[in-house]
Amino acid sequence: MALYSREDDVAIIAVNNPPMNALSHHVRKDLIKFLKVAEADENVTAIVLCGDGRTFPVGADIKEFHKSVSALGPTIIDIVHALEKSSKPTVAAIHGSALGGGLELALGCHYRIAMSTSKVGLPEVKLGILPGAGGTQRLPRVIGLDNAMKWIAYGHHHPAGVGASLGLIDRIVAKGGDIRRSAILFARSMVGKGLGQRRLSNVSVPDASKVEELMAKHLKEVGLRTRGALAPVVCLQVIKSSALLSYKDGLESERQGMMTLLASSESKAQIYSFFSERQVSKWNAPGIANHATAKPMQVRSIAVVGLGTMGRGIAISSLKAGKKTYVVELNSKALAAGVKYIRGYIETMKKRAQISEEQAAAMQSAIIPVSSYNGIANVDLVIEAVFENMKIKKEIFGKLDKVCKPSTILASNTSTLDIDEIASATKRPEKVAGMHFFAPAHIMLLLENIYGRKSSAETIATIMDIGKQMKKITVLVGNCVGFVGNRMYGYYTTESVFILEEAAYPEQVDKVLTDYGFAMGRFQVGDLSGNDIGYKIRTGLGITHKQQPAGTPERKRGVLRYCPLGDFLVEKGRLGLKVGKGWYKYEGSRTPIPDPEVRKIIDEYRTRHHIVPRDISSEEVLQRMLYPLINEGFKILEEGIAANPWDIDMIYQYGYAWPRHTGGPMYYAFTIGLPQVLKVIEEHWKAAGASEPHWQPSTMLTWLVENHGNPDISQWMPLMQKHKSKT
Ligand SMILES: CCCCCCCCCCCCC[C@H](O)CC(=O)SCCNC(=O)CCNC(=O)[C@H](O)C(C)(C)COP(=O)(O)OP(=O)(O)OC[C@H]1O[C@@H](n2cnc3c(N)ncnc32)[C@H](O)[C@@H]1OP(=O)(O)O
Ligand SMILES: NC(=O)c1ccc[n+]([C@@H]2O[C@H](COP(=O)([O-])OP(=O)(O)OC[C@H]3O[C@@H](n4cnc5c(N)ncnc54)[C@H](O)[C@@H]3O)[C@@H](O)[C@H]2O)c1
Repeated sequence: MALYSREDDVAIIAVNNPPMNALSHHVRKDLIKFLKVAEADENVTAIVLCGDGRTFPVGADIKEFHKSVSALGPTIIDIVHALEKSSKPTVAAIHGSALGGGLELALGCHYRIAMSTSKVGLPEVKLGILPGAGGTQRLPRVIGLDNAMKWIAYGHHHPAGVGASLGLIDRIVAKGGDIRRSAILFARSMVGKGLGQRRLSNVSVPDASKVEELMAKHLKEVGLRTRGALAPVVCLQVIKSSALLSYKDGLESERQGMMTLLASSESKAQIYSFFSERQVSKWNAPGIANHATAKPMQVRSIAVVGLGTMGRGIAISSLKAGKKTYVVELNSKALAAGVKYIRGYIETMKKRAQISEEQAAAMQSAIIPVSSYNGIANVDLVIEAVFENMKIKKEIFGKLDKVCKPSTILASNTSTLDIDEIASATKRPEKVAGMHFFAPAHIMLLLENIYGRKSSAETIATIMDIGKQMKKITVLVGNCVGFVGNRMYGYYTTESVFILEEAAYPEQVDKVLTDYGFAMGRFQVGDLSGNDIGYKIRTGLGITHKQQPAGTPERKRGVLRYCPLGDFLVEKGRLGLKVGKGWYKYEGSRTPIPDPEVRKIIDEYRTRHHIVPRDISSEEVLQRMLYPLINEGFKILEEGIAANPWDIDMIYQYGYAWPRHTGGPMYYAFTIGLPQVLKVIEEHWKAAGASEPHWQPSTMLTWLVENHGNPDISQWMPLMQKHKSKT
C-alpha cells in the first residue's frame, strides 16, 4: 500500500510495501488515489513521493510478471503521467535504490533529490525486458542518448552522485541527512516556478543528431558483451525512437518492444534466474538441517592452507569479508610468493578505487603468514587448497585435527574428491565440509558448498554464512565425485572430443557454443584454464594415453569409449594459453587462432582409425554438448545431490558462465520440452549403448516425461517426492 500525510502545505505520499517497495497492483491503486487527493486539496502546494522503510521503490513487482495482474490499471505509466501532469511541483525523495519502475516514477516527478548513498538505474534488461513505463523515452531526454543507451542496455546500478553529474538528480543529501525533510523544503522552494521544462515529455533528446552513430557503436558493444541475448538489442532499438519520434510515438514503440520481450522465453528465463539466485540461500540438507533452523558459528578468523592459484584468491575473499586471515605454506619461498601476490592485489584494488585506503590498510594488517600448522591452532575455520591428491589431503586433515581447537571447522577446496573420505582422516567428521571455490576465487561469484554424510547443522550453516559474507552466490550440494558442477562438466568435455573424432574441428564446436550465448566455447575454455588440469585428473584415474600398456586400443578404456585427442595435445606440450598453444594457437594475445597443427593431429588420428569425417549440423553439436550435461543434472536431482533444479542452474550460470538468458541447463531443458530432450537422449543411448553411459536416460527424466510430459520446473521435485512417498 501507500501512505498519505501532510506537512503543512506539502503532501507526502510514501510507498509502503516491504521489503523493497515493489510497485504491486495495490500500491499502484493507492498512488493514483493519493495523487488525486493531493491535486484536489487547495491547501497542498507541492507533493513529495518517497518510500517507507529500506528504500524508494525498486521497480515493478517482478512476481506479477507473466500474470495478467501486471497489466491491470492503474499501470506505472499512468502514475508517471499523473505525476508529470500535476499542477503542483512533484519531488521524488530517493533513499536506498530507485530502480526500474521506481526510477521511472522519479522521472515522472518534476524534481529528484537523493541520498549520496543511493543507487539509481534501469536494470530491466537483466530480467529480459525493457523499462516499460516511459524510461526508454525519458532517461535519454535527461542524460542524453549515449548515456541512456549504456544505462539501459547493461542495466547497471549507478551511484546517485553519477546521476547528479548527468543532470538526473537535482540535489544530493549528504550521508546522515534527512531525505524526507530535505525534499519537503526543496519542494516548497519550487512552488510558483514554471514546470514546463521540468515535464520531460516536453523536452527533446540533447544528442539526438548522433543517433545513427551511437546506435552502431552500442549495437556492436552489446553484441560482444551480451552475446545472443535479445533484450539489449530491443532496448537499443526502442531508445533510438526517443530521438526520432514524438514522445507519444516513442511510448508506443516502447510498449511494442515490451510485449515482444515479455512473450520471449528469454524474459521467463531471466525472471526465473532472478528468483533462483535468491532461492539458493534458502538451503536444505535433507535429514540434517535447513536455513531456517540451523545457526551458524561466529567466524572471526580463517586459515587458508596452500597459496597456489586457488588459495591466494580464497585468502583475498576472506580478507574482503573482514576476517583475520592466516595464510599457510610450509615452504618459506612459496609462502613469500603467495603473500606478495595477496598484498600486491590489495594495493591494486586500492589504486583502482575498488576499496578505500582504510579498507586496504585493514586488509593488509589482517594477513598473518604462517609456515606451520601449529600457528593456526586457534582459528575458527580452515580452508585447505593444496594439490588435488587424496593422500596429501588426508594427511593434512589428520594433522589439522590434532592441532586445531575442537570447534574449528575444517573445509576442503577440492574440486572432485570425496569429502567423507577426507573427513575420515579426522576425529571430527561433523566439522568437515567442502568449500569449492572457482578460479579466480576472488573474482568468481560461485561457491559450491558440500556437506558430508556426517557434517553437522552448525558446520553447514557456517559455511553457507561465510559464502554470504564473501558476497558469493553460495549453493549447497551433497557429496559425490565432482559434486554438481564438475560431475556434469565431465560429460560436456567427453562428448566434445567425440565430436572432434567424428566430424568437426575445435573452432566449429566452439562457434556453436558462442552462438548459443557462451562467452567462450569448450576448447577455448580448456586452453584458458590449462589442458593439463583435465590431464592430471585423467592421470589420477589411470586412463591417459601414456599410462596404457602396449596393445591397449586407443579408443577404449575397458568397455568405455575413449578419445585420447586431449592427451595427445598435452603430451605435445600444448597446455593452452599459458604456453601460447593448445586447441588453438595464440600469437601474443588471448585471441584463439585455429591451428593447422591441431587439424593435423586430428586428421592423422582419424586416418589411423579409418574415420571418415561427416557433415554435422549445429543443432547436433549443440545437443551433443548440452544434453549429456542435462541428463546428468537429472541424475544428480534423483540422487538428492542437488535439492532443486535451480541450484544446478545457478552453479552453471555463476561457475561455468552459462548464458543467463537461457536460464541454465535445467531451465533450458524445460524450455525445449522434456519429451524432446528425452527423445534425443534415447536415440543416442540406442546408438551408443553401454560404452557411453552418459547417454543412459535418467530415471527421473523418463518418469517425469512418461507421467507428466513437460511439467513446470517448480513441480519437478514435488512430483518426484510424491511419487517416491507412494512407492
Ligand atoms: C500477461 C501479459 C501482460 C502484459 C502486460 C504488460 C504490462 C507491463 C507493464 C510493466 C511496466 C514495467 C515497469 C518497469 O519498467 C519494469 C520494472 O520495474 S522490472 C523491475 C526492475 N527492478 C529490479 O530489477 C530490481 C530488483 N531488485 C534487486 O535488484 C534487489 O532486490 C535490490 C533492490 C538491489 C536489493 O537487493 P538486496 O538488498 O540483496 O535484497 P534482495 O534482492 O534479497 O531482495 C529482498 C526481497 O525482495 C524481493 N524483491 C526485490 N525486488 C523485487 C521486485 N522488484 N519485485 C518483487 N520482489 C522483489 C526479493 O525477491 C527478495 O525476496 P525473497 O526472494 O527473498 O523472498
Ligand atoms: N585451479 C583451479 O582452477 C581449481 C578450481 C577449483 C578448485 N581447485 C582445487 O583447489 C586445490 C588447489 O588447487 P590449485 O590450482 O590452487 O593448486 P596449486 O598447485 O596452484 O597450489 C597448491 C599449493 O598448495 C601448496 N601446498 C602443497 N602441500 C602443502 C601443505 N602440506 N601445506 C601447505 N601448502 C601446501 C603448494 O605449495 C601450492 O602452492 C585443489 O584441490 C584443486 O582441485 C582448483
